[in-house]
Amino acid sequence: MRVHVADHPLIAHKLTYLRDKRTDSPTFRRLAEELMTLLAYEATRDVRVEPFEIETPVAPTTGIKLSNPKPLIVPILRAGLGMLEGMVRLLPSAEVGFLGMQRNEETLEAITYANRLPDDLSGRQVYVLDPMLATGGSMIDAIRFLLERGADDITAVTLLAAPEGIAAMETALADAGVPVQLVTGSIDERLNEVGYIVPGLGDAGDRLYGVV
Ligand SMILES: O=P(O)(O)OC[C@H]1O[C@H](OP(=O)(O)OP(=O)(O)O)[C@H](O)[C@@H]1O
Ligand SMILES: O=c1cc[nH]c(=O)[nH]1
Ligand SMILES: [Mg+2]
Repeated sequence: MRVHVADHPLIAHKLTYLRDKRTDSPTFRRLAEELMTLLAYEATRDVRVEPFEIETPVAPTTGIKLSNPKPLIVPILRAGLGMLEGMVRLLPSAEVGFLGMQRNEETLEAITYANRLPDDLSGRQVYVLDPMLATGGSMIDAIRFLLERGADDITAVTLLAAPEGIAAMETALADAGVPVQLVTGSIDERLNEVGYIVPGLGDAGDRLYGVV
């Protein structure tokens, strides 16, 4: 699995304010969206394109355009929703599917409570958005779900990742048979005893949308 850490100073700056416990929800939402736009630039480096003939006012030339089928963006609810606008801004012609997942805070196992995705993803490039890769359970289940439907190139985009989650993804998806990438804003130190990323930013969903 290719792991890319987008270590740009603007990303580090925005992540610092995102992590700060004094940052309120409206600011957190704005920063998550801005961070996604910056990460999207890295995440889409291998987006599929094809030649496209045009004429400028001066001369004919061959450019490129996004290939069909267009990529599919899949935010993992709830927290992944906070990254969606930032991604769609860069890829306005992409389709969007949804996966609702919740981690049981005792067992740390993820359950899937909702999905709205095309049945057939063959030939599709898919971008899965979730700010937090902690144990990796949620992201691994999401990617397996997409693989079962035929997705043939998957990029997970996270704001933070724990080394434990990356290792779990590498093991669980070693036999995926298709390219799987991870693009993240930071690899943090570790998970704590209750499965939270350290230093992390707390519960991303709660910080975006409140404790429900
Ligand atoms: O790597 P894992 O150990 O699976 O943990 C990460 C998951 O936990 C959080 O979601 P949560 O279950 O809190 O749901 P929420 O987005 O609705 O808050 C986060 O957004 C990830 O989906
Ligand atoms: O640190 C963590 C771990 C899982 N989910 C979160 O929102 N934060
Ligand atoms: Mg949460």
